Formats: sequence, C-alpha cells, structure tokens
Amino acid sequence: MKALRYPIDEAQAHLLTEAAETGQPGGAKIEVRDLTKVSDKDVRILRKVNVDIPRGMIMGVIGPSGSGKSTFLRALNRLWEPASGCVLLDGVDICELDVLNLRRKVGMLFQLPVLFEGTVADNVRYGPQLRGKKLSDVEVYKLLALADLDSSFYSKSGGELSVGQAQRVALARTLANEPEVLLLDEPTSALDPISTQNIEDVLVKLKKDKGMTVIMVSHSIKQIQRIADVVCLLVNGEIVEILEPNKISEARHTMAKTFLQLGS
Ligand SMILES: Nc1ncnc2c1ncn2[C@@H]1O[C@H](COP(=O)(O)OP(=O)(O)OP(=O)(O)O)[C@@H](O)[C@H]1O
Repeated sequence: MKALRYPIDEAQAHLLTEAAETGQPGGAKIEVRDLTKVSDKDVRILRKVNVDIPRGMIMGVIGPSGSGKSTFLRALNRLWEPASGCVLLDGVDICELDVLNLRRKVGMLFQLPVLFEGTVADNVRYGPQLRGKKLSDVEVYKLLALADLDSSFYSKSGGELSVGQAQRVALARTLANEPEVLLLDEPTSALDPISTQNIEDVLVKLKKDKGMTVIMVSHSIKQIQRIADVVCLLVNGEIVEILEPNKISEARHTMAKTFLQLGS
C-alpha cells in the first residue's frame, strides 16, 4: 500500500490511500504540501494545508464561509501563485509547468458561467482553437452530449440559455481542453434542482467513464454526500477532517461539528 505523506491521522490517511488505490493505479493525482496563503494585510487565509487528492475520484470540499475553500481550489491551477513545491500534479511541481498547459490539464468551473460572444459551438471550440485545432461538428456534438446538452444547442447564443444550460456549455467548453482534473467552485449554487442534478450526473459520469479527478467546493452537504468519494473539511484555513461522505456526522472537530449540524 502506497504511504501517503502528511496524514491528518492514521484513519484518514487510510481512507485517502484506499480512495487513491481504487481508482487508476498511481496514487494521488494532486499532492498539496504545506500550502499557505497570507493576505496583503497579513491575515492567514490558508495554514499549511496538506492533502493528497486521489486520482479518478470526486473530492468534496466543505466548510464555513470564509474558511478558505475557494482560495485552496484556486491554488491548484495557479489562479494565485503557490510557493514552489506546494502543489504537485502527477508528482510534478505545478509552478514548473507552463501555466496555460496547467490550466488545460486542470480545468475550472465557477459558480456563475460566463460565456463568450458567439454561439455555443464557438464557445466549445474556443480552447482547442487557441492551440490551432479546429473541432469538427461531430466533436462539438460529442462534447455537448458529454455535458448533457443535445445538438439543438449548437448554434444558440449565450443569451438564449438558462443559467443551468449556460453552466453545462461552460462545462463542455472546459471539457474541450481534455482536462485530467476539474476544479468546481460551487458550480450548482445558482441552479435549480433539475439543472443541479444534470451537472451532478455529468460529473459522476466523467469520473466513471474518463477517470476524471474532480475537486468540488460546495455549500451543500447533501450534494457532497450524493456524489463525493471523500470529503475534506476546511475550517479557518486548515483541513481539520477528511471523511467518507456517509461518515460526515462522525466529524470530531468542534467547529466542523457545529457547521455540519447546522448545514444538514
Ligand atoms: N486576495 C485576497 N486578499 C485578501 N483576502 C482574501 C483574498 N482572497 C480571499 N480572502 C479572504 O480569505 C478568506 C477565505 O476566502 P475564501 O473565498 O477562500 O473562502 P470560502 O471558504 O471559499 O468562502 P465562501 O464559502 O464564503 O465562498 C476570507 O476571509 C476572504 O475575505
């Protein structure tokens, strides 16, 4: 069994090891080591965060407002610059990668989708086009289907879409870059329950069919329990618990317990 460094405790290390090993071989997809962020005003936003993110799994990140969830997520594709050696992707320091290449491999979806001008197809073609590759119609249809959108969306413009549909177009656009990791920052918080379920279904399918590693920040404990394989609890800039979704109620950290009781 591959040992994971910097466990929170033995039980949690075991959980992550198991999770990493039931996916594709090779252990953690992303290793986070002593990730720290201090604001300009000298406030500690992240305090030595250490976690191994298992390959081909969905990791949920939950915690009280302001605990540093988005900040944590944004370090993983260098939306802010972590210190060298703090974030490794497949064992390689992300600071040593070309940042655009990194962001292709580690795609991100935000709470509210922002589509570019033009049609849905233009949006989906955007990333590959930057690399000089023009996606065929069939490739665009396939990406739309991956994001649970039928072919009728192909020539629609952003203004014709609901927020839920636009979020799925944003997902298709991200998937066009063939990412290995998806970072999701509350991707369904602006969506109705049906659109939420569509996105959740797509994420689970991407994990199953493509071995995608997904890290999702959510305010919904129920959502995390529906789709995550492992849950990371962040409180005050620290990961205080790593739990199986069905064992969230067993959290021991006082703040985490309060948060979970109020949220469930
Ligand atoms: N660039 C920045 N400069 C200064 N402070 C920041 C910066 N980014 C975030 N913060 C602060 O860091 C803390 C963590 O913010 P972050 O957005 O990561 O939390 P969060 O857990 O995602 O919150 P929420 O659930 O409300 O979205 C907050 O107190 C926020 O005000």
